[in-house]
Amino acid sequence: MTDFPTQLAFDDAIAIIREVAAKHRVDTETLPLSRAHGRILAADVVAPIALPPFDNSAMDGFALRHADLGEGETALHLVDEQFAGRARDITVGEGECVRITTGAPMPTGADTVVIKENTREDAGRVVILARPSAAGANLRRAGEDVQAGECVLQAGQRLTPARASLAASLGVPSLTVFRRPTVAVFSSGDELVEPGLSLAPGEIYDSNRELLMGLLRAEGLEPTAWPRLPDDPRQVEIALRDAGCAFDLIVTCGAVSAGEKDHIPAVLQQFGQVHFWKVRMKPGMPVLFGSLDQARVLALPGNPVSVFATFLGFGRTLIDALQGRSEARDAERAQLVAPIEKSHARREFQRARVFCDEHGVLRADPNPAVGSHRLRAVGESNALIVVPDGPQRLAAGSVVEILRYV
Ligand SMILES: Nc1nc2c(c(=O)[nH]1)N[C@H]1C(S)=C(S)[C@@H](COP(=O)(O)OP(=O)(O)OC[C@H]3O[C@@H](n4cnc5c(N)ncnc54)[C@H](O)[C@@H]3O)O[C@H]1N2
Ligand code: MOO
Repeated sequence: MTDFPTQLAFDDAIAIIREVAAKHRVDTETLPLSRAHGRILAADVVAPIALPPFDNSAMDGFALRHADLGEGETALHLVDEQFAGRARDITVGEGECVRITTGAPMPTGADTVVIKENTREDAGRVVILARPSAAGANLRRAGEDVQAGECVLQAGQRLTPARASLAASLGVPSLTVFRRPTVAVFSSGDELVEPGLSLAPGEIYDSNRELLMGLLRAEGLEPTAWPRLPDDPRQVEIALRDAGCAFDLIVTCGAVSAGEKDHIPAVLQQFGQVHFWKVRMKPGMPVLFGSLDQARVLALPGNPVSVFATFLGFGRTLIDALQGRSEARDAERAQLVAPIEKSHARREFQRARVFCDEHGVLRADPNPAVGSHRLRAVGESNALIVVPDGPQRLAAGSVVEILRYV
């Protein structure tokens, strides 16, 4: 008997991850805007000013009163100039115009800008060659984008460059965001050798470490790679417990299945907590989620493609939930180029190359490689197709969920 869920459905595992992570959300900090990129907002941002802050010109030209323009050409007196910068105290009266540049505040009295190309200058007068159809042409109104007091960014959203620039345009100098979870990465197994060293018979190079470090960095984290774990229960225990008191998240790979050398589940059961172990998915079935001291632990199976599927499937959700990201990532779907069939009940993750065809349709071409050790097919692909739970017969053209990776 176990006191944790096992052989559970993928969606149930996701629900547990969200629930546990919500109780262990990282704390918040206030950072200058320039250092907050990619972070998750911990507080709403309310506009302290309107955008644009004042009526201004959208083009280089002349500010004037639309009512002064006739059907054909109209000559106006050029009385002043207003460039982008501090607003001058200028009024445009009847029959007058003011030289203006893009972004410059509109002078009082003017309601229209005529672009420079539609004018001719002639000894202190400006001849307007074509009348804009209505007043308000080439004008950007105060507050047409954002009204002061409006909530423009919400807690739980990720600060993208576009959102950071919106905050900057409102004059917001710093933001309250969630701290980045700290992450320790372990690969495990006596067979693993650092690339660059020579292999003895039976040994292989450690590829999962690079995979995990890259995937975590792509999430904006700064993972710490710990020395590889040998297949020794005491050493596994010491290293994991050490990391457990210093990191928010531990990601391991290998030593989580049923073998004699798979010590990670025992360490978590004895010294921490197992939230679930073994999920009805393929690959990645032996995946374990637990807690150890102050850290959440995502123990991924050792097969490289299983690392991939479990990280994309669970790792991203866990990282999002730990740092308070409530805005869902965009779900992506594509049409299958070739049919997919499976008879087993587990959710399956298949490597695929996703591309946009000449009709603008996103399509997923499944990679025929079978086996969760075949990393080359991951490199040839750019997404995992999510084949739903239960036996499936998906014809070419069926729409499937995809998880894209960089
Ligand atoms: N009797 C059973 N055997 C296995 C089961 C099972 O349920 N019962 N599950 C299979 C599945 S599915 C997987 S996935 C693997 C997962 O096993 P572990 O997580 O314990 O991983 P290891 O045994 O340590 O390694 C599996 C495989 O991956 C290679 N590996 C491990 N780490 C790395 C690394 N850092 N870089 C490259 N390759 C790595 C390792 O050499 C093994 O070949 O268990 C099945 N067996
Ligand atoms: O499910 Mo394991 O993850 O096939 O290799």
